[in-house]
Order: sequence, then C-alpha cells, then structure tokens
Amino acid sequence: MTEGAVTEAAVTTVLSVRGLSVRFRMRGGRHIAAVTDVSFDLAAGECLALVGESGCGKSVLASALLGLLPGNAETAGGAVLHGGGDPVDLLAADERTLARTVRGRRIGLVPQSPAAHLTPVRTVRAQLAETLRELARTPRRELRAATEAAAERAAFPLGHLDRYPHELSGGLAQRAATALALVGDAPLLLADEPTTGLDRDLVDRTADELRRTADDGRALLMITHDLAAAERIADRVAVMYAGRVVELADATSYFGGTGPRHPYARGLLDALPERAFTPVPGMPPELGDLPDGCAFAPRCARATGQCGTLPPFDGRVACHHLEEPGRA
Ligand SMILES: Nc1ncnc2c1ncn2[C@@H]1O[C@H](COP(=O)(O)OP(=O)(O)OP(=O)(O)O)[C@@H](O)[C@H]1O
Ligand code: NI
Repeated sequence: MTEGAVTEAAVTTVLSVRGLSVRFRMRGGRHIAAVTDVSFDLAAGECLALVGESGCGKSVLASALLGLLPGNAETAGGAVLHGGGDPVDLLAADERTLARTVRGRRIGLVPQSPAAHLTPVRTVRAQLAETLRELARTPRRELRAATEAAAERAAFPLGHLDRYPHELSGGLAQRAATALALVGDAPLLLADEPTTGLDRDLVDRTADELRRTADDGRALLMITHDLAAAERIADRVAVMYAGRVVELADATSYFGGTGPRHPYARGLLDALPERAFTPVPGMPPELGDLPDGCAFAPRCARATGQCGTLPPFDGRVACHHLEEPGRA
C-alpha cells in the first residue's frame, strides 16, 4: 500500500459540499446572492471554523445544509452527507427525509441562542428525556440513567437537571442545548455562533466542549465571528466574503506559520485586538448587487485592474494578488 492510500483510508468524509449556491428571489425580479459556489469537505474528528463579517452568508449556508431555507431561496450545487447512513444530498432531499432521518439524527444543531432552543416550561431533565425517547428510542426504564449520561457528555451538572431554562446561567443553558444536540449521536454537528454573548471564560469553556465532541469522532462545522475561539479549537478555517469562500486553510498555517494569503483573510486577522487592531476599511458589498470580479477589490489595498475578473478558487485561496507568506 502506498503512503497516499494509507492517508486516504484514515480520512472519513462526513460532509462533502460542492459548488453550493443560494440565492433569494426578491420583489421586482431582484436576487440576493447569499452563498456562491462554495466547496469544502469535512471529515470525522475534524473542526472547520467558518468565519467572516456579518451578512457574508454563513447562516444561510447552515440553513441550506439543514434544509431550512425559506421558500424564496433557490439553490445550486450539492452537499452530500455521508455520515450516519446512506449518502444523502441535503439540497435534493425532500422535507420528510430531512425531518425524519437527518435533522437531530445525522446532523446535530448547537443553536446560537440556547434560550430560544430550550422549552421554557419544561425542566432540562424532561427535555433531555423526551429527546432521548424520540431520537434514541430509549426505553422508559432506562431513561433516567440515559438522561444523566447525556447531561454528563456535555458537562451539564446533574444537580441542575431539575431546573427550568430560566434558572440556568448562560453557560449552563449552552451546555443543556449542547447535550440536546448530542443525543441523536449525529456524526455532523453544526454550531452557528455558539459563543455569541458569552464572556471570555465561557467562550473558552464552550469552545473546548465543542472540541471534545470532535475529538469523540464527530465532524464539527463551527460558524463564528470569534477568531480567538476558532484559533482555540479549529483544525481548518474557511474565510467567507460576500457569499464566497475566499480562503480555506489549516488553522496552524492561518494563525501562525505562513499566515492568511487572501488580503481579506489577512485583514480579518489584523483586526484582532491582540494583533494590529486595524479594522478592514470600508463595508461589505450589497449581496443584491455584486460586481463581476472580486467582491473585495473595492476595499483591497492590493487590487489592480485584473481584479475586475473573478479570481478562481483553487481549493485553497481565490485572489490575483496573494499576500506574501510568513507575515502573520
Ligand atoms: N430569507 C431571506 N431573504 C432575503 N435575504 C436573506 C434572507 N435570509 C438571509 N438573507 C440575506 O442573506 C445574507 C447572508 O445572511 P446570513 O444570515 O447568512 O449572514 P451571516 O454571515 O450569518 O451573518 P451574521 O454573522 O450576522 O450572523 C444577508 O445579506 C441577509 O440579509
Ligand atoms: Ni449568522
């Protein structure tokens, strides 16, 4: 067996996204291109952080994977889920399949706002037990032990199981939501801004808990504004700008090593307080009125006339004027 074959056998692809685009049909025949031509793979045990400014299409991408896009959305491309059963194209599957076999069972969702995800009038124990009955078909006599095991997997303290969501701190509510997301043993976990609104200490703890779910063999797609959280737990980073992935890099080379190669990816990193603390100048473009060429060009110090032509994404970066390596 060649070395290449060994490496391939070791990687279990859980999700394979190819040329995924989402547009919203608006009044007057207008379109909003929220996600354009996104491709990436995600393997078991791997955490991919999807980062980028507000409005760049991160949550729309997540909704597309969950089959939760609104009626005015048009999609193209594919997103094949391999983990947890026969391969299924998440964009082509019907709602019945998605509801009965995919959401919760093959894709777990760690919500942005646990308060909105937890049922206010029921205790954490009751909600976990109900989800266990539904997703894991746990028999009644085993429910108590299974509920406690599920809480422990997300480091939710057993002494708080009989509390209602409003009696929990933000961090414990997040753990309760994570425990619920893990019940179905889904091979893919999707976390959309799981650390928003938490203080730094809780951000770190929540991120570490998510990392543990990946170390247990799940694939984790973490959508975040928080580059520090991404640096803490991600194996790879996908930087999105105006609906496109403009750079896809190993976290070690993105945050250290060679550093980002796309000027926008570099700019995001330089905006961090612990780096240059210089924000990327200007504003992101309107997704209803994108230029034909590079959408970042109007904000880019390296732009030339060549940027009027769309730079192709080569699997790693899409830019005509890459930053020099090693400046991170
Ligand atoms: N149902 C919809 N109809 C029309 N446009 C929409 C719809 N849903 C989202 N959009 C637009 O799609 C774009 C991408 O939104 P999205 O929520 O994915 O951004 P995001 O990257 O998740 O931002 P944030 O970091 O603020 O959560 C935005 O311009 C948004 O206004
Ligand atoms: Ni979002």
